Amino acid sequence: MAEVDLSKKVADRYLKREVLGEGTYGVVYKAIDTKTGQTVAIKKIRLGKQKEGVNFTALREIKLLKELKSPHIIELIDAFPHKGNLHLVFEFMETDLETVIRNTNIFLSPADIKSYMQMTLKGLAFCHKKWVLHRDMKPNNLLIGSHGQLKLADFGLARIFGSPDRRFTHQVFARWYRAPELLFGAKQYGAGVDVWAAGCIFAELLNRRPFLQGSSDIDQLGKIFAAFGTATPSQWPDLAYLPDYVEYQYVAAPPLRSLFPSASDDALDLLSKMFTYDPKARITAQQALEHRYFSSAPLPTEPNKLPRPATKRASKASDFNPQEGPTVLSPPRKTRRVMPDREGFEGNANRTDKIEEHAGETKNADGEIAGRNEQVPTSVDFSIFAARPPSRPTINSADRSHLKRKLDLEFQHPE
Ligand SMILES: Nc1ncnc2c1ncn2[C@@H]1O[C@H](COP(=O)(O)OP(=O)(O)OP(=O)(O)O)[C@@H](O)[C@H]1O
Repeated sequence: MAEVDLSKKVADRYLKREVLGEGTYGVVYKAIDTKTGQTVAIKKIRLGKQKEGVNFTALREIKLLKELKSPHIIELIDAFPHKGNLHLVFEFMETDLETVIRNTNIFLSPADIKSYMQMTLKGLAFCHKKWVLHRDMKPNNLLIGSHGQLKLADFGLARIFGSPDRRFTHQVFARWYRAPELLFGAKQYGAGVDVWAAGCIFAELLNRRPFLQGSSDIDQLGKIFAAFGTATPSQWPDLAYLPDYVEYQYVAAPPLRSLFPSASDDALDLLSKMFTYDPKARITAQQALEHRYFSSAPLPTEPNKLPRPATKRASKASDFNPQEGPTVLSPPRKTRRVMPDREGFEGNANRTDKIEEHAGETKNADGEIAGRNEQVPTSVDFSIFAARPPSRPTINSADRSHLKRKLDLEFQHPE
């Protein structure tokens, strides 16, 4: 009972305003922190079947996220359970990069693009240094504050709350930013997945539309290979050992310049390094920041001079009127594009179906995909906290050493 009272007390601290939207994990509300007068965004996470509440591992990791403080990471101000939901309180942000990119009234100069990329990579480099991966980088997770500062949102949530049920979420769009090692089913991966996604965001800033819009994981790989040429074992030695590897028909890469006509030579060079197939050879976020693209003219635009949409989410602390009661609006059901993704993010089920569906585009090396998948243990726990061992090891040591030998895909610890 005391616990209920406590959570109510914490919840009462925040004066709920309108719904900002609904994402993978639940509804996001605008709210006012009555203690500080600060406008915040509260993400209400459905705990689903976990009636007993958030498990210990999740709580420990939420605590770690609270300590993840950087000018380019959305601050997790508070976290509390209430009425069977977990509430995560974040600093409020005015808009996001997806809104900026889609707004045709906004002209983005090369210096503006450089500025957005620099802030993105700074946020990434900071988290990677702390062994935390994002795993779900996309333009709508890059929030922009009232002074133009860009901050990465949703860091670590994929790890804590698991990969969402992708059959019924808008997460399908996240595929466009997924690194090839993930698409080939790698269960152990490193910071390179975020760098690949950042490369896709860079490409999207340059061309003002999502770069590689695959309609399935197989199609996504097809799009990647069409852009950069089919990956070969000489470029990526671990390729053929990935759990879901299938051989693709060889296509040569078109000149990168033809894909990004407006990009400078430096931008193209950095892009090609972010899109390196072998995750071990891919540039790190820190190295990318040190690339000459960022030091050559034009220099990145000052954040407060960056163009932003005219219509903003109201964000004034003056919204706070202590006389008013909380405005509780029932969350609008966001119309979602439901695209069944039968294999989801983690599973291999129906992989063979998919390959058959796309038989025209792909070539199965030996027709034994299911058999090949069985050879490689697929139940290795993910770990965004790369320095620490998986919390619940689910394979035995023989399997693990076999996997290590075959994949040799240890986390790439950034320097
Ligand atoms: N800190 C914040 N400040 C202001 N608005 C926010 C904040 N965090 C999220 N929002 C807004 O709330 C809505 C839902 O966000 P959420 O992050 O849950 O999902 P999403 O980014 O739309 O999708 P996904 O869950 O697939 O990443 C979005 O419109 C988002 O811009």
